[in-house]
Amino acid sequence: MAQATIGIIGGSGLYEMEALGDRQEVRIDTPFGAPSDAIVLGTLDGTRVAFLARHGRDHTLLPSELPFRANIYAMKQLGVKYLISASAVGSLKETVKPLDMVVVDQFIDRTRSRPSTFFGDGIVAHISFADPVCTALARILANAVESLNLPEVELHRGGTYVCMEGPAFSTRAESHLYRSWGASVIGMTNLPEAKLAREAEIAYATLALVTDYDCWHLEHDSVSVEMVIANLKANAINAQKVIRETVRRLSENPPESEAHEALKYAILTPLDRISPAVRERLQLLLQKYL
Ligand SMILES: CSC[C@H]1O[C@H](OP(=O)(O)O)[C@H](O)[C@@H]1O
Ligand SMILES: Nc1ncnc2[nH]cnc12
Repeated sequence: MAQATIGIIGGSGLYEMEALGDRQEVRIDTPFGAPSDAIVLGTLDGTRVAFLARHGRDHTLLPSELPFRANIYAMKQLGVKYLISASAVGSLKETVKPLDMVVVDQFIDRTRSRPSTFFGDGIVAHISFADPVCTALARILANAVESLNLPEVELHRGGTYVCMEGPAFSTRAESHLYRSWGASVIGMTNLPEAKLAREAEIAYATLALVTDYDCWHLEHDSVSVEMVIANLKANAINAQKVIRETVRRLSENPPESEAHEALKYAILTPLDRISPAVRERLQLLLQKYL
């Protein structure tokens, strides 16, 4: 199978990477089903990357319908070690304005019933998730943003992303509650992805692209798709520049990441007690430890 060390998951508004050369589309099957869409393998300034449109290229999948496990497993099958997520978010802070970028470092889970582990069915593992984002990758991402000096874009290093279920946006009371928790931004997708990436020992970081002030701000209209779309285009152009620069920096100096050893002490079930079916399903994740 074709390989790429760097993966990119594009969210709302980022359905492709225009600068990708030598493109090859691969439809991958995984033990967890098919990913959101074909994965596009291509070259960004000489580096092979794998790009996936999170909601499908025609935006046909709700956040709750996303095949998170298949998406991450497919990236693992392609050999991805660093995964950059680009995501549209609402702002929960006055200082975080539409078009700003937040390289988040924490998540709060407000999702319900989304499959967010590869384990179970006779194998128990508990990964450490206190620091859910790879610090080294996040630093490279933030440095890339800073180096580009994008007009009208302020960078926020760190911040908490509330991951809600959706698809409806929050009520005003919920929005105020999340603000009282000190969170910076809100979206519907990144937390299950970050957890599964950690279980798959893939370094993960999020570039959160602000589209709106959710519904708490007295001087701004409450979020609507119309409002989000108005900022998605500018965000998508900026995100592609940032990703390109991040990939350049990553390929020059791939960092060590604790994520790459996340399963070392996480598996509680004696390996010889794991059923052949589970071994086969999780072969890619377990092979280092078997
Ligand atoms: C289009 S507004 C709501 C939608 O946008 C974000 O998607 P993504 O994280 O994939 O960029 C948000 O999480 C919602 O899914
Ligand atoms: N206000 C918001 N709430 C949830 N997800 C979003 N994505 C973009 N803006 C959002």
